[in-house]
Amino acid sequence: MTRAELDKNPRDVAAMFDAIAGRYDLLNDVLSAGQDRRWRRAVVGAVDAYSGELVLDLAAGTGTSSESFTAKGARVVACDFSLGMLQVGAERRGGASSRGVTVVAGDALRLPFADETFDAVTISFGLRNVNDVDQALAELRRVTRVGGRLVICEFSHLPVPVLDRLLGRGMEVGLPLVARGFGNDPGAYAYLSESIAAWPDQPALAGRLQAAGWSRVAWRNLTLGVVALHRGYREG
Ligand SMILES: C[S@@+](CC[C@H](N)C(=O)[O-])C[C@H]1O[C@@H](n2cnc3c(N)ncnc32)[C@H](O)[C@@H]1O
Repeated sequence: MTRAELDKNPRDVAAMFDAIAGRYDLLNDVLSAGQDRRWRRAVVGAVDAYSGELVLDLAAGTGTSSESFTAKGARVVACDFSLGMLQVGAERRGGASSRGVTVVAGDALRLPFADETFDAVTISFGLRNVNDVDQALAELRRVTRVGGRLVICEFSHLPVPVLDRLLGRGMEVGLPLVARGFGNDPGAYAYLSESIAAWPDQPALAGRLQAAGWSRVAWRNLTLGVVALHRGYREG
């Protein structure tokens, strides 16, 4: 069984995603009952990338979202440290630099890009998996141009604590079972529910963005708070 623990050791996290890369997107659709597509559309709308812009999709995985950011002519760098995830995505798109998306292997804690490279930076379901969230937020800010924007899409918490705990319990039991049914590693999906339960709620994450130097921080809930989109700007 290949799974990460809540210490989020980078080797374990990368190995876990390498192991599930082939079925990652299929299982997302199944486990979220198709909601993931709605969440991804909301991210594309929030990033709102247009022609001439350069977007960083960090922890891009197979790059399922990355290509959508190119719809109005932006170019996208899809960066991740799981070579397995990047490879599955590159094969689907027909190459490591294809359809406006260029794949770059890199660690969120030490991004392989110069200061102020990107007009917009975004990370979907990735920030929860890094072992130093504040460092990742600082790195994202460093590579964003002044005036540029950040959009984070991440699992979050329902505003009613008792419902949030019920949902958490349901995921704890249900996710590994469904994953096993689809021939995938249940350990990776046990990690998913544990890491969501331990993840900060919406106001706490907003505070972390502000502490990392992001301005005009705001968030909005999707699917009642199962997922939240956080936004911030680099002003200085
Ligand atoms: C749940 S997947 C999300 C993939 C994609 N963004 C999506 O929305 O489907 C999380 C991704 O974060 C990547 N990741 C975790 N920690 C990372 C780090 N420190 N640097 C780069 N990528 C990281 C993993 O390799 C994995 O591909």
